[in-house]
Amino acid sequence: MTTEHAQGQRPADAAADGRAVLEVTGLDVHYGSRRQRRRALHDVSLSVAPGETVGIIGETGSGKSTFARTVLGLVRASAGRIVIGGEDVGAYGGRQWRRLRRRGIVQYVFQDPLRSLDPDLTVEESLIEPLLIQGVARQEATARARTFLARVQLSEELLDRLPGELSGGQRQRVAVARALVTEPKLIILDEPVSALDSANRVQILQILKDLRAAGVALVFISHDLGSVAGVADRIAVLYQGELVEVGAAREVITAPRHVYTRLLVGSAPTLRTASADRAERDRLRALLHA
Ligand SMILES: Nc1ncnc2c1ncn2[C@@H]1O[C@H](COP(=O)(O)OP(=O)(O)OP(=O)(O)O)[C@@H](O)[C@H]1O
Repeated sequence: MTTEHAQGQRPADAAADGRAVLEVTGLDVHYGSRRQRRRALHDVSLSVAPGETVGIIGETGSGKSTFARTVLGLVRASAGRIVIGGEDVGAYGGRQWRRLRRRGIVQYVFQDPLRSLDPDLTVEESLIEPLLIQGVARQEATARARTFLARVQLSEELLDRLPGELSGGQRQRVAVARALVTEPKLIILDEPVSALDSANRVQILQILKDLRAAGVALVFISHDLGSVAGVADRIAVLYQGELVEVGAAREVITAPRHVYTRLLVGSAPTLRTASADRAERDRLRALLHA
């Protein structure tokens, strides 16, 4: 692999002065044991400031979901440090993770909303559940559920429906509303628009932009640079489990430094940059695999 220097692998300024919502340092993750042991992430360092949207892009198998699942405590890291809202969660066990989740500081949205939503709970039940767990009174929780449903532009008529009775786009918006009700500091979104048609994709991306404006920090994971480009303040590029480039979104798109990023930019049809022609992409691929 060509090792052009990865920019921004050091925590950003917000992390340095202790304000980061998420600070990941030197993260290594392996799957399997002994001879089957395979590295999925290596020496990944990334920080997210309050209200910042960081896009993580990379092709299939690059480790994007592993990053999300490790930050959410669903996969254990073999090395590194993860600090969420000032708490070092690296050594947290199940009970501590449950307590952290209950406090609603970090929430998540997955590609398939059926994984984020309980199929047996109505939209209303799904939205008020995290609030009831936090001890919010039912009446207050119900009012907040309605407020957040409106924020994702859904009608109150849907409150009594089960996830299976909604369209894919409506379901994903409910998943986003559920992630929002506890007013978290950080939301991890793993391919939130990949399963949606273009109209729904545009709507969800607009909702994410509005969230950013409201001060929620977002980690927006996608294989599609075009989706991330319009929303992210910074973009981090994962290649074979390593962050090869991190920088301001505009810079990563207009002046990509790593050869893999150049290939991604050159292959993204929706970006308003001159896309590389086939010969150029072949040249970049050859360079990448040299
Ligand atoms: N539970 C698991 N057990 C063993 N290996 C796994 C497991 N989950 C992921 N991997 C491997 O780890 C690597 C990273 O996978 P990961 O799902 O994080 O990539 P990704 O970038 O999210 O890919 P995609 O875009 O296809 O979801 C891949 O080689 C994958 O095969």
